[in-house]
Amino acid sequence: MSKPTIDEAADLSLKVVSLSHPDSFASSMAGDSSKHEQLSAPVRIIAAMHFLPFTISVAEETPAEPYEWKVAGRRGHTAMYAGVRSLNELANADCIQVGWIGNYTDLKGEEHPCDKLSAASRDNICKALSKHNAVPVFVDESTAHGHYEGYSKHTLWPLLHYMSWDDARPMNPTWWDSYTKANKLFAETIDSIYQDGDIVWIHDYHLLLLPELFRAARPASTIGLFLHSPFPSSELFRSLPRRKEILYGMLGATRIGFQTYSYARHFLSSCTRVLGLETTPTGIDNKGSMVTIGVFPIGIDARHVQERRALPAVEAKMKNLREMFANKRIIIGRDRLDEVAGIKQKLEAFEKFLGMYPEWQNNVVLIQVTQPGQTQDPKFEAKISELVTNINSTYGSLEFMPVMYHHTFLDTDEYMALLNIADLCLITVIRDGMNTGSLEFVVCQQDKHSPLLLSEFTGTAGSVSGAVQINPWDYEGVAQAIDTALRMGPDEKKERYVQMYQHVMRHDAQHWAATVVQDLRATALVGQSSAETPALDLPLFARCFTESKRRMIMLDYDGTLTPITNIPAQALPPPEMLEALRALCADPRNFVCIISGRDRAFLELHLGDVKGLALSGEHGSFIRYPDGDWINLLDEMDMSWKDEVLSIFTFYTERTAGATIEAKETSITWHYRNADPEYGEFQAKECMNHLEDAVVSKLPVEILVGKKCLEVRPMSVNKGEIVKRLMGARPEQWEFVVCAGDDKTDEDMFRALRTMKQTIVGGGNSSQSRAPADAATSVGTSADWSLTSMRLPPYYFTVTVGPADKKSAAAWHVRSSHDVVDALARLVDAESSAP
Ligand SMILES: O=P(O)(O)OC[C@H]1O[C@H](O[C@H]2O[C@H](CO)[C@@H](O)[C@H](O)[C@H]2O)[C@H](O)[C@@H](O)[C@@H]1O
Repeated sequence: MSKPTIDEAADLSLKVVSLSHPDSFASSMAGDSSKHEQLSAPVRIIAAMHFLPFTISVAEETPAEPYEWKVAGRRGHTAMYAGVRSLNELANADCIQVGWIGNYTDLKGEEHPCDKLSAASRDNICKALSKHNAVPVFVDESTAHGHYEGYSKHTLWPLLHYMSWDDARPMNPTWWDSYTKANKLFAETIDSIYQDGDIVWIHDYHLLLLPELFRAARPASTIGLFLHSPFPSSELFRSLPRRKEILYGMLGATRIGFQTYSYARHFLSSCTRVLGLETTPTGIDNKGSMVTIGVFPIGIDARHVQERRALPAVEAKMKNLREMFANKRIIIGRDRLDEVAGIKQKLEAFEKFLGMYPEWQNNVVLIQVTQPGQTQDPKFEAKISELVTNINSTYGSLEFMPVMYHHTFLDTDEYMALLNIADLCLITVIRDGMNTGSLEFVVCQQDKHSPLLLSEFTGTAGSVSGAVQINPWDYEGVAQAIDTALRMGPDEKKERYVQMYQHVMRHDAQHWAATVVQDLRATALVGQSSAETPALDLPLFARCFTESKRRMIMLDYDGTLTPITNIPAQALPPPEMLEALRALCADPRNFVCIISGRDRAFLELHLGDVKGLALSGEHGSFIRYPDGDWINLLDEMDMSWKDEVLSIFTFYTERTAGATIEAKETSITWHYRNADPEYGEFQAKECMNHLEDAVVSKLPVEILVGKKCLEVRPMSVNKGEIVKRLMGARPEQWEFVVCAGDDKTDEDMFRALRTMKQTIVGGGNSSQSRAPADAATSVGTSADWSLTSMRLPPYYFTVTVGPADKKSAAAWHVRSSHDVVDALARLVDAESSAP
């Protein structure tokens, strides 16, 4: 039988439903799968996860090194492992799993780190794992400990689950180094197997630096990051000492997936508040690169649970349990022994329930199974035992204990049996990325349709609407809900159950993995179709410069020649920038002009003494040629609109703490960089609407959306007009033209130059270009244009400051204002060393 495609994967779950249920739900679900695109081309996925889903132990036939290895499945993370594994069952998909292999087990059954193994034994590990499509990351013992038990489990995990660090959960600063090192080892391992076109899919909070690290190695790669855990509110997240590093680490991804939209929203808000980045409901503008977010709730391996629950061994256990709890209603709970699992809240609520409804005493048993938690806290464990003892001593007797508490790894058959026979499943977790236990309960309840009481603080709560939602902190509310659920009639039970069952079977782990990969694939295709702006080719830039005799150099100021600062007055020219400008202006073959939004007073003050430098202020309202006076290009313009704009800006300034007004001669700027990031953004939108209604619709002015600012200035001027003026009536006289900018207003300059170059080289029609090579390339994309600029003079270098995927009409890009200054210095050097 051939492998199903990724799209068909969703349909498999339908078949399971229809096979197992005579009153099939399949027809009601059939519509969904059609919306998935076919994966027509083969795709290779590299799935990076902290632990590989395998363990290794020494094979009996090699008692001494070099060892051969036996590979077995690892416990835990069943949903993720099942989803990732299922990708290899799909047509057109090949999935390589990359992760830490952990300790190995020797022939005596003892565990050891892999550090001291010989190279040959390690090679054999790689060979053994390659049969399972897996590649190990070798992390030394100390790094592995600091990374996993340290930073991942004791710093990140509590924070992501809304817990603060305290004596029971201390933070150790050395863990950060291990976390960074382990993430780097992952990046190196993935890099060693990466091929162009691969999709890298990174899992969970152990690897949050990996997207950025891998992006640095492979800038054009498609990287997905999926966070299995919750993401807390930005108010809490910002308490993390390494918050910026973690957020930027994550933003190396092309797309970030979350379990629920509320986790995604918290992440967006953290990017705004902690990093000051602009966000939309679907993504983050990471300095010009869009990182998108998506919501992909994980499912369980429903088919596997389906098979397990029906095994004869499970039936035998069910019989025993029924006998043991004859005439009792059974409430089941299985959780990790962590504070966030809400076991304390569950016991408190159960105690309340027995007190509020005495008729249930002796008739209801809570079977609570716990497994070791992420962070062990003996005080908390003692507290739970004490609560159990209290309830049992208050409401129990020699013959019957209302709480059966088992702190142990439960045998799967026993667990399945419990889920099959339970009359109620009670989940009171305080925070949980998803909660897969509740989904397993649903699969097991095909005969009884028992209700599920589910904490609203689980990721699952948003999707299984058939569950009864509870607030675990409201003990009385939970007690009432238990009573109502135990009395629920068969019709309501079935109605609720059908919804839950449909959801769980349809949205299983396989469906989740296929959906994410499909989505990443679509993202990659979009990325490929939008041309990137090439990085400025410095040798070419310098060569074209030295070859030319008449050169025009036009430069924006803020964000281009100097980095953005919080306070506009503090954005001063760096000394090396002034040095480069002076050197360029000293050469009579160069004409250099700063074209800025700043007013003439600012430009005069900071750049006025650079001999030979031309200045243009307020987005083209003023110009001062070298040794000349300022010319006001808006002399005749009626400026009465300024009063109204000023009063609107004042209105918003008074209501937005941190906002300021910069009143210039022909324009006014409203700055909100120092306001609360989200509120500032919100107020800017409000202010813009207000301006549009009150001023812009009536008067010849326009609003410019700048970097954390709104500017209003007359429509008749813009930086593009200044470029045209400087280039003059014979623009072809300029053999070398460079124009650099970072802002939206600088795009007017790039567009003006693009049109000019088109006119010069192609007589207005690029197909009549004077160079044969040019004829082959249109000026449609940045990449095309950069190529046409380099073959023959005139050489036009339009340069945007930002990442390669920034939307810009410029032909080249550099990453920062430092790079612009370096590029100018390079011209100076090239000139001085030219023959
Ligand atoms: O055309 P430019 O030279 O790029 O000037 C555009 C505006 O830049 C200034 O504001 C921006 O830079 C500030 C300093 O880094 C920063 O604090 C602010 O948030 C940015 O919007 C300037 O204050 C404006 O007058 C210019 O129009």
